[in-house]
Amino acid sequence: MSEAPLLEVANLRTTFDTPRGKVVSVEDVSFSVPRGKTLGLVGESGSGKSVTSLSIMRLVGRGGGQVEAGTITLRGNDGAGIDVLSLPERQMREVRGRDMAMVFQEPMTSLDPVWSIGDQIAESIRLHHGASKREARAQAVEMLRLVGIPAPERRVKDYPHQLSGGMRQRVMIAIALSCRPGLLIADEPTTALDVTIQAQILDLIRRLQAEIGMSVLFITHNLGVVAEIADRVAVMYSGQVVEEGPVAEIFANPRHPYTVGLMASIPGGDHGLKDGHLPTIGGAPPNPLDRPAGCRFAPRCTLAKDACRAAGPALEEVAPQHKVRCIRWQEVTR
Ligand SMILES: Nc1ncnc2c1ncn2[C@@H]1O[C@H](COP(=O)(O)OP(=O)(O)OP(=O)(O)O)[C@@H](O)[C@H]1O
Repeated sequence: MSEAPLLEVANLRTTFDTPRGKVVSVEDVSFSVPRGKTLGLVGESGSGKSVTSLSIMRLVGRGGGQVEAGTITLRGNDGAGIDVLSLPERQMREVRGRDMAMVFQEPMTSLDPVWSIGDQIAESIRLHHGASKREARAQAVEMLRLVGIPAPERRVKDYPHQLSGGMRQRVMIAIALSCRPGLLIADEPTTALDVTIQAQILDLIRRLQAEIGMSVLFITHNLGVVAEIADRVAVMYSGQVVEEGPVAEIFANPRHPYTVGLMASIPGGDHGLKDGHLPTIGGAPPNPLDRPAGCRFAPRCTLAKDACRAAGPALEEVAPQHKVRCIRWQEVTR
């Protein structure tokens, strides 16, 4: 029996009004995250990964953006479907933290420098559970223990600047998980960390996922990380999902030329992409204010022909649960 996914995003369109015109950052984006599983959202810098995750959290408005179309359905902790985009803001504030929570790339900018880390975790617990100060403090120590911070009874009094980058990211994860959300959105949570610490944070997320049973939306430049951590993958290019499916299937049978290019960039380097850009395919993604009429990848694609430039391809199912936005997918091989 197939269970409803924990998160379902369908035909999402998010735009920003800028002095130079309307930027369509995310267009017709669809994917789902199964319960207890991880979806890796991967793509070059500017492909729309962060805007997608901020749309799910209903936080794009703060940056001047708006979700113009689509649906986002989240299964709450009680199993009921939450229509995220139509929720009043007051209820949305409860959903954030309780049902879904986000960890950002740079923990230092998200942590408050003048509060101890214990107070910051406790505050999040109190906000959502109405726990007493004492209970919240005790739970904060437990959360620090859970995310592998040594001597948590002592560290709970530390301020963010007293911790290393890796430890701060653990604190961010502790805050995000303090209310046991069903969905954790992790936006490049390891990019700013050195390789050893990156591996530890990935291990931590995996372990917590197994313990808590949460679903994870993991955003990264790095397809190598996706291979390690994700069950499903959605590849984004220029604001669209160009390929989506189970990780094993997509690694064995990539059907979009861009995915093949991403894969070619994995070996050797620890990041795959240099500065978030793809070294193995010439050129750069189109300017979002001036995209090509047909397939957005056509200008960089060795397989492109006239039909590719004439009309933008639809996302089509090419194998069970495997979707591709390319009219020449049958000719694509690794
Ligand atoms: N506040 C904003 N105003 C205008 N345009 C924006 C804004 N935020 C994002 N965009 C545009 O939306 C597009 C997608 O950006 P987004 O940050 O989602 O990419 P990304 O894939 O997450 O990149 P990175 O990996 O560098 O974080 C980009 O073209 C970006 O310029």
